Amino acid sequence: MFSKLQYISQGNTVEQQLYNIHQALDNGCDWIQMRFKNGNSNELFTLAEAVKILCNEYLATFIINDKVDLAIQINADGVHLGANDMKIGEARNLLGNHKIIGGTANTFEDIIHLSKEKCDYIGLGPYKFTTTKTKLSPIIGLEKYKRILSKMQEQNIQIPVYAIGGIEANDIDNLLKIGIHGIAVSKLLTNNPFTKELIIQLNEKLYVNF
Ligand SMILES: Cc1ncc(COP(=O)(O)OP(=O)(O)O)c(N)n1
Ligand SMILES: Cc1ncsc1CCOP(=O)(O)O
Ligand SMILES: [Mg+2]
Repeated sequence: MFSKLQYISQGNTVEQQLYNIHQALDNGCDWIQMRFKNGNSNELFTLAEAVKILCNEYLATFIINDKVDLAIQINADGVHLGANDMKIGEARNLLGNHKIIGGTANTFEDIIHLSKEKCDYIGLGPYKFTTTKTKLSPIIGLEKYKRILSKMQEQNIQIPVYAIGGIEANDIDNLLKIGIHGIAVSKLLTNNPFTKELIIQLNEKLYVNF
């Protein structure tokens, strides 16, 4: 079973990225998505090498946003791919069946497409407004999440869905009630003075029935 809490890294430099990722790992997060949008290829490689070592030390899952070639080079655990990234089928041919490939959905039609592409999990968002991602798709909100998850159940689509986009601790109970598997967060776990306590609180909420 995939971890229910995924930290999506942020930071404008390799040093900021590495600090934020290390903080998340050291305070109990066990799934890192390295997302470094303004890094050049050298910076991305340098960061990915260091994060791979850290994730090995912390026994954490390590996926890379967008960059399939880098994930192969570093032997990361997988990638996350959106509509403007490499097609999931092509990434699967390159990565093989034992690597994680996550896909992005904003509508139920996206979910149908991703289920045909056989991705391993779905990031459904944005749940709420967020400034972390600049080109945001339409905000989905709880009621539309409910409709989408209900349609997935009707059509027996069983891919784990992660809520993403402005997620906070007090969103978790409602999201779990409608069938969300977990959450993917960025701002919530970045530069937070109480990261350890917060991750404990998030995991207590996320794993409430385990
Ligand atoms: C878990 C998760 N869900 C969605 C996204 C968004 O991916 P994408 O649409 O490719 O946008 P960018 O993150 O590349 O700007 C994600 N990264 N992770
Ligand atoms: C990558 C991504 N895709 C949709 S929202 C988002 C950013 C989520 O970050 P935050 O948890 O800070 O809103
Ligand atoms: Mg992307």
